[in-house]
Amino acid sequence: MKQVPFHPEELDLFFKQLWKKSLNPFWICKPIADDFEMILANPAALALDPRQKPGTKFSELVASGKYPDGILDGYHKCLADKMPLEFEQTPVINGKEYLFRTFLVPIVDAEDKVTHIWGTSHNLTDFIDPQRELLMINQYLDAKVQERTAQLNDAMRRLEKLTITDELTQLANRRYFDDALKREIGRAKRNNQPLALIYFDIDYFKTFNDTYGHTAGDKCLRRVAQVLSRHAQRAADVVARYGGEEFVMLLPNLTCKQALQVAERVRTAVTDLAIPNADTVAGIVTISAGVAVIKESSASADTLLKLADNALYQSKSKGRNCSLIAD
Ligand SMILES: Nc1nc2c(ncn2[C@@H]2O[C@H](COP(=O)(O)OP(=O)(O)OP(=O)(O)O)[C@@H](O)[C@H]2O)c(=O)[nH]1
Repeated sequence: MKQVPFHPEELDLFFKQLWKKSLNPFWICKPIADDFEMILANPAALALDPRQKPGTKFSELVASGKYPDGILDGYHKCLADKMPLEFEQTPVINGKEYLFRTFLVPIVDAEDKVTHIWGTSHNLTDFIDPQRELLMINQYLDAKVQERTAQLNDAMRRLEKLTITDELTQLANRRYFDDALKREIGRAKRNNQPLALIYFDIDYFKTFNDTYGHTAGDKCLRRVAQVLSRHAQRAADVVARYGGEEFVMLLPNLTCKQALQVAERVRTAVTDLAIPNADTVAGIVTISAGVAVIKESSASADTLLKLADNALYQSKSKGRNCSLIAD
């Protein structure tokens, strides 16, 4: 279908009305040196920002701090490429941040020179508010999930600790020790290194309980446990409450002689506590120890425990308050 040409007067009428009545801002500017100068802005543009009046330099608009620095880049690109261009900009007008999708069209003269740039914008601000709200809700939910995950991890860590900790002494419990023993035996064999185990047992603890009561007995167990903890300082050392008044210490890569020295240091430190145990030979709380060290590659956890237990039995038989190595 052939297009009916407009009369120039009609065209003038159309454009004048479009210019005047459009709700979209329109403006025409021209390049001046490194800047752009506003030639004309329609009522919608002026209603949005009255500073866009004719004669205003774009650098002045940017200098007001209300327009993003990059806004001029779009105009320079349009000028250089002589091609229509669209980009988004977020000016702050009267304290409110807007989002505009801006379209620029270069007006080129007969000598292929850009004389003017025609611009228009679509105001997309109404779309970003719900988006922002959604983003804030998302951020809030993310933070909540992170907080709950941290709480859950914390609870799991506490639960995990509870399952491997002796409640009275806060040392590792037998369950943890049994696992550690298996693990360390495997490591000692693989690395061809010694692994020492010391079995400790408080002497005449029944007498202590009978004399001072169960609560004092608990307190005594806690104090002895602290002494043991202090003497198992390397990261791989494990000290555990093995049962009632029995404790074990696992010392990777320690020779028999070195382990005996540790046992003796613990024994002496317990006597240094000088906790009275009146109805006994020593008159104070003492401890006996049995030391065993893994030697052959065939040695198992049971063998090591049995050896240390035998050595402890010998310490008890020899009168207690001493440390002996398993034969
Ligand atoms: N207070 C208290 N006593 C405990 C606990 N667990 C075990 N005992 C007591 O530890 C005592 C162990 O007594 P025995 O096995 O006869 O050993 P002992 O009196 O230390 O004698 P020897 O080991 O031969 O020197 C018992 O009286 C138990 O009741 C505890 O958690 N708290």
